[in-house]
Amino acid sequence: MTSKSAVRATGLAKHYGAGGSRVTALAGVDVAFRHGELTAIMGPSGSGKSTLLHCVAGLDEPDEGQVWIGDTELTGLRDDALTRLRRDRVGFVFQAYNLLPALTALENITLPFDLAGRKPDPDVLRKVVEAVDLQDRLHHRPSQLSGGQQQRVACARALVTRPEVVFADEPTGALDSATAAELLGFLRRSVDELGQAVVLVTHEPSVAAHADRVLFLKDGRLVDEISAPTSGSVLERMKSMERTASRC
Ligand SMILES: Nc1ncnc2c1ncn2[C@@H]1O[C@H](COP(=O)(O)OP(=O)(O)OP(=O)(O)O)[C@@H](O)[C@H]1O
Repeated sequence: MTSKSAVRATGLAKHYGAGGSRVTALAGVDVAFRHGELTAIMGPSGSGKSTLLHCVAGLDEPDEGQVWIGDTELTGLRDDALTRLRRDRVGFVFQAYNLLPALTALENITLPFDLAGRKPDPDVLRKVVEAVDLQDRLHHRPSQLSGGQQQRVACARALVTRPEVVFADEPTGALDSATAAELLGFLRRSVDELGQAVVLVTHEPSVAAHADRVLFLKDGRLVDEISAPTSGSVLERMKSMERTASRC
């Protein structure tokens, strides 16, 4: 593992609405995600997990604070530069696989290159396709694939550009536990073997247990962190957060 940050953010704050209906989604978050590290973000519903992910990924703009992807500061980038940065240097995997139904698996995987008017490196493409075990499904359309296979296509698409970081929002939410474990094993290998930075949001202790560290958000703040988590240690920490909340 190296200590270079793939992504760094300081003082992130984000509010929604105004007046009496104003909601603070992030209340001053400092965070860094490193290459060769899988980070899980957990916290109660409404604690700001998705907002944090969207702000550090350049999908949403914080009201305050700064974000860097590698050496590039996101805040203040013009729209076209931000679009290019998201396409070339960030990978996304969402719970809904977000594949284009009219394209084959292979066309979905290589979409970021087509959008950029470039060709994928055939070696990288082959390795990614093999790693997600999709060799014999490449010419199928999403409707002809199982949920797990569709999510593997989404992962391959996120990784094929060799992005600085892959962000995954509840990537296993729609998968059964065996398929989820396979997908997590794949993300884990991309971290260990390719030095990929992966950041995933999850509610599941068993998913967070695949991470190198787990960050806990509450009321828009980072309140706790565990290294080398297990399902048991994550569950215990979640329970103790609930106990603290019920005493307040
Ligand atoms: N577009 C929006 N407009 C208004 N309020 C929003 C919007 N997006 C999020 N919020 C509010 O901001 C807070 C944080 O939401 P966020 O989705 O980041 O939480 P979360 O931890 O990801 O929740 P969950 O686990 O339920 O997905 C919540 O109170 C939510 O209602």
